[in-house]
Order: sequence, then C-alpha cells, then structure tokens
Amino acid sequence: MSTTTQASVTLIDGKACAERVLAEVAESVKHLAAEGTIPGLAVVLIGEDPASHVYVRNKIRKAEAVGIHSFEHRFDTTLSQAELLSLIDTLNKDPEVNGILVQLPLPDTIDEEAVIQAIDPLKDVDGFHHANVGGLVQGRDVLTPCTPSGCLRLLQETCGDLTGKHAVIVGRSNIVGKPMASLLLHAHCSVTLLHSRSVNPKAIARQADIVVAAVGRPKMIDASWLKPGAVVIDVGINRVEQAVDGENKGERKTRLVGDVDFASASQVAKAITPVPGGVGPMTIAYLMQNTVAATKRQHRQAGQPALT
Ligand SMILES: Nc1nc2c(c(=O)[nH]1)N[C@@H](CN(C=O)c1ccc(C(=O)N[C@@H](CCC(=O)O)C(=O)O)cc1)CN2
Ligand SMILES: [Mg+2]
Repeated sequence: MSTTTQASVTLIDGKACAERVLAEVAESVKHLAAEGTIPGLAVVLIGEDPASHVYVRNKIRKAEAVGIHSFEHRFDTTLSQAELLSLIDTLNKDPEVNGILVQLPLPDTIDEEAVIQAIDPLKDVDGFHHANVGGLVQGRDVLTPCTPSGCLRLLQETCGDLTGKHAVIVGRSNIVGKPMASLLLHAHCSVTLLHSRSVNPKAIARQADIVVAAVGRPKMIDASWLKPGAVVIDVGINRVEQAVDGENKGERKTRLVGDVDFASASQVAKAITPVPGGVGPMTIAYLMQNTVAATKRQHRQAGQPALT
C-alpha cells in the first residue's frame, strides 16, 4: 500500500504537558493546605522489579514536588496476601491517607484482583476498583485510570474538541484500552476497539482520525496502519535489546520503544507521542491529580464543607 507522506509531524510533548498538569495540581494543593488539608498518598511496592522501583520513586518525588504527603510501604516477595490485605484495611481507615496506590504487577503469590477490590473506592487513585470502572462506563464523576486520563489530555491539547472524531484503540486491557474507550466516548468520539481477534484491523485503523496504541508489542503499528494526518498516541513501553557498535561491541544494552514504529508512523501522522517522553510522564501527573480529586471527594462525602 502506498502512503502519503506528511509534510511535517508534530511531536506531542508529554513531559511538558505533565509539567502543566502538575502545576495545576500544585495550585490545588496550595488551596487545600490554606484550608487545613494536606492530601496524602500511600504507595505500596512489593518485590524487586527494577522498572516498578523507578516508577514508584518518580511517584514519590512528584508527590513531594506538588506538596502531597507520601507514605511509602515497601516489602519483599515474602509478604503474604493476608498481610497485604491487612495493610490495605489500615490505609482505608487512616484519615491522613486520601489515595492508595498498589504498584503493579504484583508477585504471583498475590491475587491482584482481590487486592484492588479491597481498596476503598474513594481512595482508589488508580481507578481500577469495580465501583470506579462501572462509574466511568456510566459517565459518572469517579476516579479514572491515570494513563487513559493522561492520553485524553494530550489529545485535547493537540486536537481541541474531539467531537465526531473516529478514534481507534488498539488493545482491550482493563488498565488502558477499555477505560480509554469510555473516556473518548464521553468526549463524543466514535470509538472502535481493536484486539487480537479483530478481522482486518489495519483497514479499520486506517479510517481513524485518532489511533491509541496499547498492545504491548514493540513497533507493531507502522505507517501502513494510519490514515494520512492521523493523531497517534503510543502507550507502549517495551524494553528491547539494542545493538552496540564500536569498542563496546558485544555489550548488552536495552532501550525503550513504543507499540508504534515511530520513524515509519511519523511519515504519515499529523502528530505523534514519543517513547519515552510521551504518555509515561502523564500517568504520574494524573496520579497526583486523582489524589487531589480523591481528597476533595472524601471531604464532600464526610459532609465537611467543600474544599476549593
Ligand atoms: N498501580 C499501577 N501500576 C502500574 C501502572 C499504573 O498506572 N498503576 N502503570 C504502569 C507503570 N507506570 C506507573 O505505575 C508508569 C510507567 C511508565 C512511566 C514513565 O514515566 N515512563 C517514561 C520512561 C521511564 C523509563 O525510562 O523506564 C516515559 O515513558 O517517558 C510512568 C509510570 C504499570 N504499573
Ligand atoms: Mg491529610
């Protein structure tokens, strides 16, 4: 198939957008503090997965940067499910804790679903609890998953009003694909979800004004999946081996790539997110945003005066 080359592609800068979101959050935290409330975020990390350690460290740093209190709970893989559920129960009851984040993936010894459902939905800053998932589908004002919320913000800043746009999401995970579909539907897009059993997915994706790639397969989406002028959001974070040349030849090095073949897709897309520096930083910014939203909601539910 021949593809028209776009004259120039716009790079969607997730780092810069995340800084704008964090500045808004810091402003909200200042107002809350003036009224005597400091939002609190508990972060629970189990095991030694190096990527999870990096993400948790960044979450704690960003929380501190915007004035949110953070409470770190780190364990090795000997922690039992019963012990973790008991910690969640304590955090659910702790008035200093407004948001609870359990870093995923969890070790195989622990039932992820049981842990997520044990979190008080009002403190579920990941938006993974059934109550929040159902609320999102119905368009209620609930805590929504951070990565799709970040993608929506990037799309709104890039495209403006999304009404009537055809958005194709590649991947139907509970964490990204499905909530992304709900958010785009509420933004008045026509939404198609593609998955491993879709028939002729490329032909469908080529009709899209917006493509969100969230499949977890390095560089799967290239120019042949895109309509010229499409806006592309790449949610994938895949670590792949990189060839090393010169005097260090033979060394093993890795680099991050997305689910989109950036060089190829950039030839036809109007705008595209890079990896790294696209969606990733938005995930953390929206965790902070959700922590502030959770704090305000808890005050409302407790019948206390509304916080600004
Ligand atoms: N409880 C949760 N667990 C996980 C989530 C989540 O939203 N909640 N998402 C991912 C991991 N994740 C956040 O936890 C996350 C992934 C990536 C980034 C990020 O900033 N990526 C950078 C690159 C970082 C690197 O060099 O490795 C980027 O894309 O620029 C932030 C958060 C799974 N678990
Ligand atoms: Mg507090």
